[in-house]
Order: sequence, then structure tokens, then C-alpha cells
Amino acid sequence: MGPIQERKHVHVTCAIIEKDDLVLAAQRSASMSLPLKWEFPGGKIDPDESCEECLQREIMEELGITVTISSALPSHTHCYTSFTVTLYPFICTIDKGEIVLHEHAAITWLAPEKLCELDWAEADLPVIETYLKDFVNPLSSR
Ligand SMILES: Nc1nc2c([nH]c(=O)n2[C@H]2C[C@H](O)[C@@H](COP(=O)(O)OP(=O)(O)OP(=O)(O)O)O2)c(=O)[nH]1
Repeated sequence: MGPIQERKHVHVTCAIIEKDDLVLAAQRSASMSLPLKWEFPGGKIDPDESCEECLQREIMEELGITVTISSALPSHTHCYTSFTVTLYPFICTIDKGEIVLHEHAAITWLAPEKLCELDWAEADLPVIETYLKDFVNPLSSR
């Protein structure tokens, strides 16, 4: 037997992009891992890259736009059966550019309350919960 393999753990930034009270969700393509699941666009943080640099790079690669970051949500770690992901979500608006899909199967703009109707990558569910509770309806729990 070979050496014990450490479980794969990826660190991923993602953008909760808001426009006119709607939020952008992106559907992973059939050929990606987690095929056809919905996610917030973004991707793995490269060595020597900050979260913000990663987010801008990934959003440019995937959607062809730049974003303005308004706030950071707490990171969330999720264990899938074959790997672990830590998500670093940022609330953003579009800064420059028109969206062109380079990797995703589809995008949609939804009212925040409707986000939960999509078939999300499992790691995103607590992110959406925190977003709704602390950023969309911050007064409702007081
Ligand atoms: N961008 C993004 N990735 C997410 C989210 N939720 C979630 O579980 N992930 C997972 C899917 C991927 O395994 C990983 C992000 O990797 P990536 O987007 O840079 O690269 P990839 O699809 O080519 O990933 P992989 O096939 O190499 O695993 O994080 C999310 O909301 N946004």
C-alpha cells in the first residue's frame, strides 16, 4: 500500500452578485464536478493570491466582468464524499462588462427568497442561509 493520502481540501472564493434586488446564480456545466448543480461563480484560490484577487480572476474567466466587493460573509467548510471545500463568499455588484458565459451551463437572476428553489451544490446551503438571515433580512430576527 502507498502512503496515506490526505483528503483533498480546496479553498474557493465565490461571488454573491446583486443587481436591482436580484442575485445571480450560475449552473455548473454537465462536464464539471458537481454537474448541473447551482453555485455562486468563483473558484479555487491559487497560492500567493488573496481572496479578492482570486475572485476577480475567476469572475473574469467565467463571466467576463469585474466586480466591486461590498462585504464578506463568514467562510463555510463542507465535506463532500470525495473532498472538502471551504467557501469564502463575497457580496458584490457588477463593476464593468457584460456577462458572457465561458464555463457555466446557465445563469439566472433571482429574488433572494427564491434562491432556495434551485438545486444548489450542498456547500452553498449554509452560505445562502447566512446571506438571507444577516444581509437580506437583518432586522427580522431581532
Ligand atoms: N465556484 C464555486 N465552487 C463551488 C461552490 N460550491 C461548491 O461546492 N463549489 C465547489 C465546486 C468545485 O469542486 C470547487 C470549485 O472549483 P473550481 O470551480 O475552481 O474548479 P472546477 O469546477 O474545475 O473543480 P474541479 O472539477 O477541479 O473540482 O468548489 C460555489 O458556490 N462556487
